[in-house]
Amino acid sequence: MGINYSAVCPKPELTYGIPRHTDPNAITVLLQDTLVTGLQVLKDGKWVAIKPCPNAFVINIGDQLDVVTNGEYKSVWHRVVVNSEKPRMSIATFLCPCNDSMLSAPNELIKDGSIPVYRNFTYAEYYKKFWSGNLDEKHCTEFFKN
Ligand SMILES: O=C(O)CCC(=O)C(=O)O
Ligand SMILES: [Fe+2]
Repeated sequence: MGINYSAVCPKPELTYGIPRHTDPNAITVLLQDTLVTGLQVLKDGKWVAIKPCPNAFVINIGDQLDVVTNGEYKSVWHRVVVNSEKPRMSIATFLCPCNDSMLSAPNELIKDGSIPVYRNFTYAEYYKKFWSGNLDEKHCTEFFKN
């Protein structure tokens, strides 16, 4: 679980609460601050603000759901922007595979005659790669494609 806090920032255009990323885990359950919009997702090349919805969770598809669905469910780029008037808090719960789980798509999702989109790997290997470098331009799943 992670608790994210973005302080008030007088120059919000200069920084982010959380820079763009995809979640390395399988599924993220997010409890948003109901008073401040901050989460944005990249859709068709544009950043779209996700308005907080009271009494609801935001469910985010992470990289491992992308992998085990053979790329049918895409993990989404998202980021958190800061606000010049109000601080913002969110609580994220991450559903993660065990470190030594082997990630692969089931045969039923591999089209006849084609190879899986991703090679097999352990979550430990993926997680190490995720934190190993500057992944804000390239999607981490790209490194695991067949
Ligand atoms: O604060 C949010 O709405 C998103 C947090 C987030 O992306 C994360 O914790 O991975
Ligand atoms: Fe995230």
